[in-house]
Amino acid sequence: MNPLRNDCFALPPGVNWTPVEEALERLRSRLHPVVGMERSVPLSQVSGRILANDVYAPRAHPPSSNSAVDGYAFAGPLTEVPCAMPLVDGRSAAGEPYMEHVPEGHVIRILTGAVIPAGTDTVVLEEDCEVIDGQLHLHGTLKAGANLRKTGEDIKAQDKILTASTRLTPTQISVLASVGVESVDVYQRLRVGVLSTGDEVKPVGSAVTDWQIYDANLPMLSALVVQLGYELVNLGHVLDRAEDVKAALESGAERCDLILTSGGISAGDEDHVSKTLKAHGDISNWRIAIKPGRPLALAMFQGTPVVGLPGNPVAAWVCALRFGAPAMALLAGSGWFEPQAYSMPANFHKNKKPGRSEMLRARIRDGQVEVFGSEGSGRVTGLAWSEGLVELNESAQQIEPGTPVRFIPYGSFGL
Ligand SMILES: Nc1nc2c(c(=O)[nH]1)N[C@H]1C(S)=C(S)[C@@H](COP(=O)(O)OP(=O)(O)OC[C@H]3O[C@@H](n4cnc5c(N)ncnc54)[C@H](O)[C@@H]3O)O[C@H]1N2
Ligand code: MOO
Repeated sequence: MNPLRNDCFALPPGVNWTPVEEALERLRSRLHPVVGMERSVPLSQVSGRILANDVYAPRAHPPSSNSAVDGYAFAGPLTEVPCAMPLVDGRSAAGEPYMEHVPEGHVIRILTGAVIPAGTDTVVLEEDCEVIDGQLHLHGTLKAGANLRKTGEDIKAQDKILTASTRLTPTQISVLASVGVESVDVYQRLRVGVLSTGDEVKPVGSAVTDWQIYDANLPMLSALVVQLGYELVNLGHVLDRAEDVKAALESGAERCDLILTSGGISAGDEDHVSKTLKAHGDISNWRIAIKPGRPLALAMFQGTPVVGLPGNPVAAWVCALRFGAPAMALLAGSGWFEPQAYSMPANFHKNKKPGRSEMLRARIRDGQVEVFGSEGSGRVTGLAWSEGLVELNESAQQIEPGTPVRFIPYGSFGL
């Protein structure tokens, strides 16, 4: 794999505010997959992994024509009713096919999933007929091929069933298994480091005083990384000391393909993440025209990209999803994505400043988008309450109930 360029996030001179779309486009165009391949990984271990190659079906699905119902098979169509047909001795059950030819004008007992015997091509549902003295009595007409699942109607042998870069879901694993694929080549898991910073921040479980807060971001970002299917590298928490931040980033750069940091990236006296990245890496402190998350740092540190997230938990979450998730997907081999948004009517009022995007914590109720009561960037309850984000673009200003807004469910980010 090619290494990433050190100046890959640099902004052109003189550029200050970066619109969201431009920031996303810059990320998309400067990053590329950095992971190697793991060959022949068994299906039991591929959930959430990313396919490295296209997969072709070694056999058809279904492999032979079979019945979709419990009933009786005969040669269709059936156009003249009522009628009666003699029942042959024997039956076709799933896993126990009837190997002989069914004579013309005869019917045979067949069960769901059983191979359709030679001489038949149509199945009548058992509820729609009755057997009296060895004769099957039918009252309704049937088209030829009724209640039949034809060979290869779902997948033909050699069909391409999945494409490279697909992140494997349980349902896709079922498709692989259905045609007998035992193992696939996947990309190695992207190793994502998570580092939390701040003198006031204490890991959950430690003793705290009133001027200290528990670390909400490290557990949140760690859970995000795991849920997105990446390998979590816990870089822990460091104080706002340049040498500690540097040591943690060095350790991360050795072990990770990307590092997410929390806090210390705006321009304050104690913003040691941005200072360290400036002193030892190649940073572009992007002032993105977005609320929350205005300060977002993108940097290369010893060859490893660093996404410096703001400390406020809401801003950290929004930026991790809007910028981090597509960037990680690209590095991991599943490709850049633009999250699927749905246009839905708002059920809220909002006056918004033009010139910046805003992301509001949101959810859908009764076909309308509601937003959390407070936009405070430290309000973690709004994160737990929300099921997605509303993205208001730069030009949006006045939102009234009924105004269509872009709702992005968390599922659209891969969660
Ligand atoms: N003069 C300016 N001040 C600030 C600006 C600005 O543009 N000019 N931007 C504000 C915005 S917007 C944000 S967001 C923050 C981002 O600052 P930092 O990334 O440097 O974050 P910190 O100052 O370290 O922390 C901000 C806030 O979040 C709390 N925090 C930090 N880490 C955690 C954690 N792991 N768990 C929970 N809460 C955390 C921290 O205590 C602060 O309250 O800067 C504004 N200021
Ligand atoms: O990113 Mo800050 O949280 O906009 O308030």
